Amino acid sequence: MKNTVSLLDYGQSYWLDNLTRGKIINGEIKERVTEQGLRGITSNPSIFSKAFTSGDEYDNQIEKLAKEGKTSQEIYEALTVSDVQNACDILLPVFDASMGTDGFVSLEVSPYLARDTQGSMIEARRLYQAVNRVNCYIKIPGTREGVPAIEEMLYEGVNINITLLFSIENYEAVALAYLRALKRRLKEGKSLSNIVSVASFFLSRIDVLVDQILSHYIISSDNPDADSRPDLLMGKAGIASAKLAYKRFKEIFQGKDWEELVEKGANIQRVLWASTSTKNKLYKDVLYVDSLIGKDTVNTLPEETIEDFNDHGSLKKDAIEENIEEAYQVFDQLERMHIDLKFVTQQLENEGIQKFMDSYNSLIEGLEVKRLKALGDHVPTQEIALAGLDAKPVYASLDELHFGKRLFKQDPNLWKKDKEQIKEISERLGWLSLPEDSMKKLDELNAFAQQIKTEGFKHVVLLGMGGSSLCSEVVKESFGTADGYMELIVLDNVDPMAILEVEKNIDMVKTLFIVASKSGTTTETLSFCKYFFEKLKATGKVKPGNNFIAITDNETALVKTAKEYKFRKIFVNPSDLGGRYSVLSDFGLVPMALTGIDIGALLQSAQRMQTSCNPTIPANKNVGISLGTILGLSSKAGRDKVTFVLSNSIKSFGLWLEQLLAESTGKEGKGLIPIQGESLGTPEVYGKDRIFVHIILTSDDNSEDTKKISLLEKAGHPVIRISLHDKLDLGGEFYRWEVAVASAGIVMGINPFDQPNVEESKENTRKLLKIQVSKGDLKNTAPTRETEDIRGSIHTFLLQAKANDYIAILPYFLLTESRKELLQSWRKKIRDSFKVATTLLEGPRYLHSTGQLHKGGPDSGLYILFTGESEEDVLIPDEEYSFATLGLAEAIGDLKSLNDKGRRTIHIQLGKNIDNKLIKLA
Ligand SMILES: O=C(CO)[C@@H](O)[C@H](O)[C@H](O)[C@H](O)COP(=O)(O)O
Ligand SMILES: O=C[C@H](O)COP(=O)(O)O
Repeated sequence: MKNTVSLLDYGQSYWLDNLTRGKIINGEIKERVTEQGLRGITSNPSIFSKAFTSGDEYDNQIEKLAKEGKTSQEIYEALTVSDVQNACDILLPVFDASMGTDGFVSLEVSPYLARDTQGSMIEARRLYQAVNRVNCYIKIPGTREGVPAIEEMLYEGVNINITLLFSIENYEAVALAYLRALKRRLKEGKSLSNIVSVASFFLSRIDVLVDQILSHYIISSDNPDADSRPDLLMGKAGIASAKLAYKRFKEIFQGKDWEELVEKGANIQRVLWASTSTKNKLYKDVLYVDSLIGKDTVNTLPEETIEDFNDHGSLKKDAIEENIEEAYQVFDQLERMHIDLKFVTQQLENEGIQKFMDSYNSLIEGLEVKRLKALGDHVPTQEIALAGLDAKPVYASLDELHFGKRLFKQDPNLWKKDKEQIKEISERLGWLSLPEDSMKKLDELNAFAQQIKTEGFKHVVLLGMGGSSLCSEVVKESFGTADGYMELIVLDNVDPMAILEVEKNIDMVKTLFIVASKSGTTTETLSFCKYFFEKLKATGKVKPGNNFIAITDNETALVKTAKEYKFRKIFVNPSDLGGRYSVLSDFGLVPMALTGIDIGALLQSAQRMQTSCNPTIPANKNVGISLGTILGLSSKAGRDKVTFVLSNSIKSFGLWLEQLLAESTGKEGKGLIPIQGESLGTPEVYGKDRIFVHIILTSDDNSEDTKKISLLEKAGHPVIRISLHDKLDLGGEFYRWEVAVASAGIVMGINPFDQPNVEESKENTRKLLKIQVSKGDLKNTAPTRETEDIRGSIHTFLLQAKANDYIAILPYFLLTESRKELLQSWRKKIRDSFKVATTLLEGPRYLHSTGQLHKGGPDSGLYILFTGESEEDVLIPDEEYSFATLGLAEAIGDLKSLNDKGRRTIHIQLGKNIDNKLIKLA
């Protein structure tokens, strides 16, 4: 008869310390049960980590779950639950025959809950229900925080295997918790007979650590005391601990109190020996089997140890109770040598948790790779060429901080310590749950779009700035208008030409105006609103408010105006998110729905990305967190010019990215400087301050840029490559980049959710407008070059540029196609001759985008502000200034803010003939 079968005669059950699907499928488990006396199975994250990576038995289920949109963590749970269920079914006959004593399969709660009492309870209940088998044990670590959860679960009737016990004190604590649970049940008249538990004491690891400490003594001791010879103590601490724990077990589970409980049906909580494979090959391979045989115990063994024990193990009744004196001596001697077992076992507990966390991380990493592979074209890919940036330590720190988990739990304490800032951040994290929150509004938004369509509207004009308009800009440029839907026009420029251009292109009566402002106070937006409202009224339109809707936060001034003007609808947006993080809320979705975009598909893409950024995925494999880590790290290494190269049909996405990066990170003298729209050059034209981000839509022809990017990578620049297979995957990109920027924020040590320097320019503008109204001499309030030699003046200005600087071209006039072309070609010349990064963004749009970075970011910018005189001006109803004056006040206001900060600026007034001057310049 096999030794493992005979063990039962001595009161010990042998369990298998391994579980894989292969072993279930190929009949090995069944055979062990029927022929080798197997009476139970234990599993843990390390066991599953190995199981998932060896063989392909899990692949079909992984593919199916991935396609159902499950996260890697959900897939992990589904795989383990189904393995445990199947193993439970195989072991059920053992359970029945042993009257519920044996035949158990154990499944562990997440190692991340080892220090979380509430979390352990929630997960234990959930897993127990999910497995839904009488013979399943849920494993909870016997840590200080685990003990109350263990007691509560046992009281509730969940079978608990208490894991990670290393010390006699901790063993005693969990045994007493078991008794308390039984007594509570008894007091409440609940049954005791179905309550079962085992306490898992880990052995070989004790010897590994104690031996390591002892080995230092051997080297340093020159006067070995015969009584405490370190060499003689090696390999003894584990067994000694087991023997003394067993002695305590016998003391606890005896006597009147215990007998009374037994009478009422209580089962004994058996001690389970775990970590029983011998790690030191100089010791007996069955060290933790032979000497631990005893009544009411379990020994969970890996396959090799089982083979060894069946081959040459020895069977001795009550071996565990022998040599107790020696066990005490081992403890005494260790104490005399100042080896503090309390400290050692605490360290083992900590290491044990960490080991399971590491295994858990690596199994989630492995599953994530398989999940993405299964999804194929449905998920954009991301590759990062690091060019020497060492991200590993940062990933480790982020994981240690539980950054992902805390981010998704919307923990505002992650970025800053200051109370005020924490409070502000706590009101800015709502974007994390937008993919699912907004999905709930899908029907309402689509129904609204249908209604507008049916009423015969032809255009939608979005009036807004920055975060309230850039998403619409992306939508308009990338998607156009679906058949039968309204054409979208975005107005975010106060140049009278821009306003008149919009007016010229629409039939006012058949146009829906969206007034979009989170704060409800933005001057430009409210001025546009007043202007078009009055214009529509002037057409004689009855109920002009019927052509207006507002998107804003709760109870803003805009809500008041919208009610007063009798707008047809007010979309009240969640107020726990900042403007630049609002694209997946009404701000982005309402205009999208009105142009006929499948917002359901777009949100699904965002949900898929949310899954890929899921907090259980370790930082290095988490696409959002890793992207942000690299960007943050890159900026710290001096490569702060994040140079975007975008596929033609999604180019406008760069405008949105520009605001997100610049306004979120450009503060405290730091910042990611987004460079978008700059044509791609050869390696010679770039300094060492760049990181390139190539985002492509695979259906576009990207061959030229792809070649150039490869050359840049070879030249030593870090490169991030993202491939989208469908334009609707922009939904996911919005989300990926928001997570990335939140992550970059922590790496850079800044708060990515405020914009402390934006208000300065606004305040200056307000003051200037007052001056204009009272004195009418706005033009004379700023240092302005009115020169015929524009090129010369600017050249002299640019001679200040040094390596790592950037040149910002900031025109305060409508950028017509021809003006854009001229400025782009000039921009390229500057980049190539000065070898510095360049940006081009018109005012006042940039004030709501890169403006924060210019003032709050590093002092590496040279700012060229161009103003011009519009041929026509347009008055703002109820105001004493026009749109042209507003624009000029904004330009000069910002110039003043920049100058006050000592930034390098030049203001060129181009006068009336803007186009000719630009031709000369270019
Ligand atoms: O379930 C249990 C204990 O309840 C076991 O699977 C336990 O986790 C394992 O025995 C240990 O993790 C194995 O430890 P080691 O041999 O790697 O030191
Ligand atoms: O990015 C945000 C802009 O400054 C506009 O703000 P708002 O939505 O409050 O009008």
